[in-house]
Amino acid sequence: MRDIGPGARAPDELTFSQRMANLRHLGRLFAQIWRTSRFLTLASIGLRLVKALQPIAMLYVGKLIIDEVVRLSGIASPGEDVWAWWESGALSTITFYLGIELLLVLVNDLLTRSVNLVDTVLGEMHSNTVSVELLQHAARLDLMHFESADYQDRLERARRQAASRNTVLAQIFGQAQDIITVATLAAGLAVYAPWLIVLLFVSMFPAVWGEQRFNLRGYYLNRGRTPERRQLEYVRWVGARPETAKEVKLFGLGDFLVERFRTLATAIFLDNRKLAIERTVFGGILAAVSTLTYYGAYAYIVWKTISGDFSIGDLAFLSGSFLRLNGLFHQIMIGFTQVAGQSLYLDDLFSFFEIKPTILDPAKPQSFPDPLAKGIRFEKVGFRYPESETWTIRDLSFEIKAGETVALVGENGAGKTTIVKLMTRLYDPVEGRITIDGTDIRDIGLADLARHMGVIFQDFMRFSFTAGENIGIGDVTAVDDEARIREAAERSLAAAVIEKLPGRYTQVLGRMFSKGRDLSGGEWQKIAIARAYMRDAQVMILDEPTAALDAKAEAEVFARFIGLAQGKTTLLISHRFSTVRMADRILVLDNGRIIEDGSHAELVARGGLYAELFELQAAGYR
Ligand SMILES: Nc1ncnc2c1ncn2[C@@H]1O[C@H](COP(=O)(O)OP(=O)(O)OP(=O)(O)O)[C@@H](O)[C@H]1O
Repeated sequence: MRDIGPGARAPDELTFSQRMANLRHLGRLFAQIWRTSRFLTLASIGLRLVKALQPIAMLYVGKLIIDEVVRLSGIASPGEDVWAWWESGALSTITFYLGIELLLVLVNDLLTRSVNLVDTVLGEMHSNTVSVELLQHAARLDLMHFESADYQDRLERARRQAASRNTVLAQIFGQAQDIITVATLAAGLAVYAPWLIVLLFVSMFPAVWGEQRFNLRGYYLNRGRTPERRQLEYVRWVGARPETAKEVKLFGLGDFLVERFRTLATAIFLDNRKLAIERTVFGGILAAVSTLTYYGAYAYIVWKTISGDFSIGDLAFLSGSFLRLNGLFHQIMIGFTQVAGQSLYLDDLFSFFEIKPTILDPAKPQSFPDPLAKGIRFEKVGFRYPESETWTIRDLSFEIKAGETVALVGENGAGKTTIVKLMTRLYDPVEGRITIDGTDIRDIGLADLARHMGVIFQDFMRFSFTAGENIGIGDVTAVDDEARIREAAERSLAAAVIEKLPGRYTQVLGRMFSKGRDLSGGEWQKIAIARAYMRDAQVMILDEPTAALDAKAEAEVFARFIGLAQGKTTLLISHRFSTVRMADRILVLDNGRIIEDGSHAELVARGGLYAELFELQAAGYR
């Protein structure tokens, strides 16, 4: 077997016990379906139970009919036409049998349709349940998980399974139904020729073995290709999004993207095609073995009928039973390997649920100090990203006093945003601690911490929701509170932007949906600032809050911000010195350490890195 990509184990490496262990997922799946709807689960099982008995009943009534026809063709004719036969009462038995058969056919049709209906409804409900549980679980995970490609792959695999695994249980129920049918047919067959059943069973093994091998290979092929599949999705996304269209067109990236898509898609296609061809060839050969067996047995039954041991009705019953058994045995064996194969996919789904968040609420959460008395301290904090070997920050100590506005400056990649992630517990420090009024932030409840911190990230989200919702979600409990939303919008100057929109606060923003209106970078930023104002947070953290604002808007937003920040503790990150200089105190970050600390005037006078950077920017304006 060829290399199927990183992270994929070859099928042979999976031990028998691991495969069996995967079957435990079936129990979890059943529990999930049971949670979805008890009534429909029971209905599906009950209907199938009744349906399982139908084949033997049909075959037996068929045998009775044939034997009766043979008997009737041997008696003296009571008259010329059908009425004479009817009058004589000779047809009463055959009519009765025909009536039963008709009833069986009608009931079977009704059962088939009902089972389909129940399974479809249950399957869809289950798919929704899984999707909801997946979303709920994803929401509990750490930022770390979302920033890791490996977890993204796992999420992607789980997502794919959530949409498609709902047929597994129907398949298992179908298996149970088939087994009951087989048992009844086999019992009938055993009366006539028990060794035929053994023969059938043995003839199935090659086909079952082949099927199970191909299922495993298919699974690993799929799994190993997850990164490529995600890349494929990404290229598809890049090629067809309004966000990307400008650069795709102007850089002439169309052919480049098409080529990349084609290369990825072809690699996946070639693997799949190879597997499909091998599966078809081997499957065909192995199935021919079972067919040969069937015809051998059929010839035997025919001979026994000719030699007078079996009646014509017996022949019909036995050949029918044998044919059904042959098909069903095959179906059950293949079904088992398929269910085992499906349980591999279930592993993708359930193993996602096993990923546990690491940023947790403390056992005994302390409340966020309200009002803040002393401030926030970083004490010898060291941090490196999970998949990184180098420390992003190390031995970092500084303080933001309560009520103070502190600006953090530093070159790209100095670690400014990382500090924000640590303050808000999106990550925990590897060394040292961060305290709020002396309490380690890990001892404060997560929701409480979040409630007291208003954060606007550099890459804040532009939600394709309404303008009102874009602001309101700053405090989801107040997403419908128009007065508060308007007030926050006034404060951030977003109100003037919204007034110009046709739908005002109910205007859908972004280009994702029809009638959506896109905003300029600066306008979006005002909306994001309003979102932060929705929280009556004690600590405001603004990562590049004015980067996209024009000079006039920046001055205006800032004047308001300083006014509103009275009594609040603020951390401000900016590359614009016109913004930075308004802060009470400025911290200069270099290589993960604070190298200068003081007011604008002090730092300029000191003539260090700050003075140098300030001079560089100021020179640009002269
Ligand atoms: N999720 C991550 N995993 C690994 N490394 C990361 C991750 N996020 C950031 N880094 C790295 O950490 C360092 C600090 O990044 P950070 O975003 O904190 O810088 P910054 O000072 O905010 O930069 P900028 O001024 O460009 O916004 C960078 O070298 C960056 O490559």
